[in-house]
Amino acid sequence: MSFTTQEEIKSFGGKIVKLQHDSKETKTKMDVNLYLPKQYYEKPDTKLPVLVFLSGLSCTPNNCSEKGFWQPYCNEYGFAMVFPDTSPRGAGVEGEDETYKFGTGAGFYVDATEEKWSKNYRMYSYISKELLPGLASAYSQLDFDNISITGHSMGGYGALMFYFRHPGRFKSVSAFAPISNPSNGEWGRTGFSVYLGNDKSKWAEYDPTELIKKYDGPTTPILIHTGKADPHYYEEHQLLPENLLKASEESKLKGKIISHMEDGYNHSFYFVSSFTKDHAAHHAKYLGLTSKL
Ligand SMILES: N[C@@H](CCC(=O)N[C@@H](CS)C(=O)NCC(=O)O)C(=O)O
Repeated sequence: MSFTTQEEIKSFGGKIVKLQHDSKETKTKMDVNLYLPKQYYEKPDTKLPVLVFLSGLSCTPNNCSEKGFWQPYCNEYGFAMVFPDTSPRGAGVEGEDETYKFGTGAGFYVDATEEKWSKNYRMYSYISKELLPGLASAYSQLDFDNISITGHSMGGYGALMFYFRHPGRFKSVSAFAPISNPSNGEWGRTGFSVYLGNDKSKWAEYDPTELIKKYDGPTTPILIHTGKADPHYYEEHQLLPENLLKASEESKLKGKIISHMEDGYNHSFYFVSSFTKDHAAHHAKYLGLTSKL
């Protein structure tokens, strides 16, 4: 797979690298951002671990690159970051630009089985089978065997879902305001029914609250933050972290979910970036890194 560099922007001593490539999974061009920390340039012989950040509804790779404030922590610990896009863009599927809830910016990290969407909306295979292996070949200085995953909202769901479906592939997972039980909230039900149809057994293959019950991998603690003043949490009940916690009690991960419910925080990147430091420290620990500051 070949990547074209669209832009390189120096930031906190490292660089945000904006890449584009042709995807065989989505059959469109895809954008992805990387953050290469200062160690990438200063120590070319050292392999660097990687943290993947999956974004939420309506986001491009730029939202978190600009507003997540990860760069200082990538430099503090010495890990690179990957910010994938949230869907194909310009696939030409009828209705894909109708709403922020499905289509462009809202791929839900699934491989669609509904015919209309199934040719392009293949974000599950795109991320796991195309993007990460492609970046691993293109950036030999990055260690894609020492990788962790996090995300926000739809991306928090995505991070948990990839982690539970691939036991051991990621060293750790964390999430900010994850859609923890998509089958039971309006955002998740809308996305899942559009892409997967109405067969709930297909939804269960992606729903973290279902997947955790069968999970049989490492028992690394999982860090979750949710804002109590997030209307998508307390008013719309889109996030349902309690359902995931309850399911975890009957699972191999009993007692392993560290869930912080934070007073006064909403759903935005003002909330996410307030806890970036904690999530960076969490992943650094399981990626075998310690603070260099
Ligand atoms: N009101 C939002 C709903 C979607 C939303 O809240 N998106 C969150 C993730 S679920 C987000 O990160 N938006 C982009 C941003 O804040 O930069 C919209 O219409 O875009």
